[in-house]
Amino acid sequence: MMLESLGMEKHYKSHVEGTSTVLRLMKYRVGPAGPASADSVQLGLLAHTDKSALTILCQNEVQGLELLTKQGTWLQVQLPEASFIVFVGDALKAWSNGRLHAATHRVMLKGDKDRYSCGLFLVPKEEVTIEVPQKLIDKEHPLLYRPFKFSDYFSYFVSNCTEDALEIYAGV
Ligand SMILES: O=C(O)CCC(=O)C(=O)O
Ligand SMILES: [Fe+2]
Repeated sequence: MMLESLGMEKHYKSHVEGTSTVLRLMKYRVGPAGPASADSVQLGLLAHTDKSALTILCQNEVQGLELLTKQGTWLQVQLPEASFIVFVGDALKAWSNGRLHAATHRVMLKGDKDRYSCGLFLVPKEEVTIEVPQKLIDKEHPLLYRPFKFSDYFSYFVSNCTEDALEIYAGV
């Protein structure tokens, strides 16, 4: 309903046609000596936002995903078995003029079991330009991101690896 009133249906085709899907399986291995102690915690994956448009993630029974709240504290996510978690990535955050939040997340490992996760990353194709639709810009929501080619942004991120890459690269 909301999407219709914003005229979003006309963007459906370009989003679908302009997106590639990447499936990635990940294994987080506890070191051969096992955890230093029963409650020691080890970094599995550095804090980041996904660069994709959307990510759909699932995992085995080993928890470890953490989300950075807007207050700056880390929240441990307990994913029920056979569930999925969806992340908005930088590309969709920019396209939505910041209305959708790309949550910073990381993986912390505890215990002695390997953790497996599987992510489906919906990534804008190389040539796609991310541009905020006029309908998402108004007085209360001034333009936050200039139009940019996704592949250029991705290259910028790879060479600079900074946390606030999107704001620095495309913020107005
Ligand atoms: O393994 C996980 O649960 C998270 C993986 C992740 O955040 C990523 O690959 O971008
Ligand atoms: Fe991620």
